[in-house]
Amino acid sequence: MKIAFIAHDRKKEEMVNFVIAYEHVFEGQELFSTGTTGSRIMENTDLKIHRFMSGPLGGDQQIGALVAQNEMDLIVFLRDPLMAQPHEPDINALLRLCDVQGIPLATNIATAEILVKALDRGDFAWRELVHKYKPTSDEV
Ligand SMILES: O=C(CO)COP(=O)(O)O
Repeated sequence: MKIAFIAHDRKKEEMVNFVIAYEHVFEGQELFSTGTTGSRIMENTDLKIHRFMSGPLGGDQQIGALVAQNEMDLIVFLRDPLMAQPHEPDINALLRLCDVQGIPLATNIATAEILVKALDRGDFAWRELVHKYKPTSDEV
């Protein structure tokens, strides 16, 4: 599964603790993140993560490009609902594309816990069918 981690600054510690707690589930998956979030996770775990740009520099949009192609299987995006972000339009665009494609998205730790447990149980097998029967770009 392709999984992306994104956390705003005041949520980064929560994200790191979450990934540490479920490192055994994330091992062997294809992991992606925005720049600083990925650095923080890799400093604290043995996971290898493909890091995109930092969020304010376009990282959300880079992940959004994979979402638009229905490539991403799960996104954990711990947003800070109490702090305005300079790149709010990029964030909204990413969230919107998740809804366009119907991609599982957790924006708080409670949902993230439920989704990672579902992933561990094998509840994400339907995503393999999505990849198998994905229409080519000229069929869309
Ligand atoms: O701003 C972000 C998401 O909108 C996160 O970016 P960083 O992981 O680079 O801090």
